[in-house]
Amino acid sequence: MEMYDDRLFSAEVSGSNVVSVAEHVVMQILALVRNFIPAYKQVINGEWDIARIADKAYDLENKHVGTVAAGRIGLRVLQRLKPFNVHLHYYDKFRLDKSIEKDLNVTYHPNVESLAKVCDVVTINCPLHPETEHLFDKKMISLMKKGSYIVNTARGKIMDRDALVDAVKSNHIEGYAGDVWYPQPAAKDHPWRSMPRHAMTPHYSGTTLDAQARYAAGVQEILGNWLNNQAQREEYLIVDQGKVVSRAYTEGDATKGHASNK
Ligand SMILES: NC(=O)C1=CN([C@@H]2O[C@H](COP(=O)(O)OP(=O)(O)OC[C@H]3O[C@@H](n4cnc5c(N)ncnc54)[C@H](O)[C@@H]3O)[C@@H](O)[C@H]2O)C=CC1
Repeated sequence: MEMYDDRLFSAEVSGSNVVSVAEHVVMQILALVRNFIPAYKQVINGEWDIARIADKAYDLENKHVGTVAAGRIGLRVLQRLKPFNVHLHYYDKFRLDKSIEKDLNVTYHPNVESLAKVCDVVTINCPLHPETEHLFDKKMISLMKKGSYIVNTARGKIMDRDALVDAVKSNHIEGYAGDVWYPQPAAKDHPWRSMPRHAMTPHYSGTTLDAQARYAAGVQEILGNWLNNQAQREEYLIVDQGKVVSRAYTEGDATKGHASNK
C-alpha cells in the first residue's frame, strides 16, 4: 500500500522568470544579428574599424525567426519579436490557439526539421527530456540555412556540443548565443567559451532582480498557505498527494496559450 502524507507536495513559483528569459533571448538575437560583441570589443581595445564590423551586421527586420516550443517563454519571445516586423515561425507539440497564431501572424511547423530549414534565427525554448536531448545534432544543424543563428536559453544538452562547434567553425552557423551549458558551471576550457562568433553568458537570464523579487513573494505565499492549511494555487503545484499534477507534464496548457485540448 502506498502511503502519502496529504500535506506533502512539490511546487514552484511558476512563470516567475519567463519574461526575464524571453527578454534575454531577444537581446541575444539582436547581439548576434547586429554583430554587437565584436563592435563592443573594438571599443574596449581602442580600435575603430567600421567596415570589419558592418561586414557581418544585419537588420532583424524581414528575417525568418522561429522558436522550438511556444510555451511560456517561447510565446513571450514571439510576442516581443512581433514589432520588429519579422516572419515568425514555431514548432510545439501543442498548437497555439488560432487567435494567437493569427494575432502574431506566426507560421506553425509540424516538426523541428521543417522550421530549421527556413529560419535565419532559431531560438530553443523547449524542456530537456529524452526526445530533446541532442535534438540539435550534426544532422539537424546541417538542415539549417547557411549563415543562420541559434539562441538557446533552454538547456545546454539540447545541443550536441561538438557538432555546434564544428558548424560555427565551418561558418555554417553564423553565431550562437544562450546562457545554458552542460555541465554547469561550464569548465574553463568548455569549447563554447572559445568558439568563434558567440554571444554566450553564464546562466543568469532568469535571475534578474525583478525575477528574484517574484520568486521571493511566491515562496512566501506558498509557505504561508502551507502553515495556514490553505490550498496552493493550482498552477504552482507539480506533485500533490503523490501524483504529478503539473499541466506541463500532462496535456497542453491553455494558460500558456495552447489550444484547449480537453
Ligand atoms: N535560462 C534560464 O534561466 C531558464 C531556462 N528555462 C528553460 O526553458 C524551458 C521552457 O520554459 P517554459 O517556457 O517556462 O516552459 P513551458 O512548460 O511553459 O513550455 C514548454 C513548451 O515546450 C513544449 N515542448 C515539450 N517538448 C517539446 C518537444 N519535444 N518539442 C517541441 N516542444 C516541446 C511544450 O508543449 C510547451 O509548450 C524550460 O524547460 C527550461 O529548460 C526556464 C526558465 C529559466
